[in-house]
Amino acid sequence: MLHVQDLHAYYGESHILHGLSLKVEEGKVAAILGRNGMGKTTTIHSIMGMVARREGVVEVNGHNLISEQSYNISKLGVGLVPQGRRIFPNLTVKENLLTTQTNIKNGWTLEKVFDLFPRIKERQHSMGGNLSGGEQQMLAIGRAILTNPSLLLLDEPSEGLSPLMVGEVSDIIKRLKDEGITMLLVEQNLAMAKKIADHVYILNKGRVVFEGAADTFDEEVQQKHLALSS
Ligand SMILES: Nc1ncnc2c1ncn2[C@@H]1O[C@H](COP(=O)(O)OP(=O)(O)OP(=O)(O)O)[C@@H](O)[C@H]1O
Repeated sequence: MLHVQDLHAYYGESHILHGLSLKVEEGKVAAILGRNGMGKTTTIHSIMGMVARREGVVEVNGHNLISEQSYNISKLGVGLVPQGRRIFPNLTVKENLLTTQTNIKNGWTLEKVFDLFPRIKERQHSMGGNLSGGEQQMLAIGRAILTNPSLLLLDEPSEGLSPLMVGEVSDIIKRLKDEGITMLLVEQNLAMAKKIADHVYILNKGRVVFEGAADTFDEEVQQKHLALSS
């Protein structure tokens, strides 16, 4: 479904991703883990066409998107829940959602998003900026799924949330999986990633240094690749 092969990405002269390869099977969830600054967000942004200089293969549903603009990538079925949510603070919740709603037959609708997030329905007339962090995360996810993605990229959805809200967001991601949405998730919350993901990738300085089924991601792997001193 998603097939990334030998991906390189650059910011100006800085070479950030060094031949990264990963894949996510249809209907599965893969997680990208790694310490700060290792290239997780750059990977997501490269898939989404948001990094100006990128090389390699980014194939989604058989289309190579490496040279596509991000609005086309979105049209081809890739949705993004960005780091920091990026809610419009001065639009209402409903207006935030309407910025991305598309009219696809049998696709996601406002009503369906409200069914998934009753809390967002209750707050539909509130300003986006007045929502709690957890509500903003739900809104960001709702806004992304209204583009009817077959692949959803989520960049640290648990960031800054209480343990209770992390649990709620995890449940939502599981429900989206049940709806058949394939997902690539960047996470710092290892417990959450392990619970949700089928497959795990660990990045170090723009390279994949570990990949395996989520149940092979154990204490030893964690110590080896994610401990601060490594
Ligand atoms: N717009 C940019 N211009 C120049 N360098 C950048 C830019 N964005 C990120 N970088 C650099 O690229 C490297 C990878 O950053 P990236 O944000 O992809 O890491 P990350 O693993 O997502 O980190 P974090 O967990 O802190 O979000 C870092 O060295 C960072 O400083």
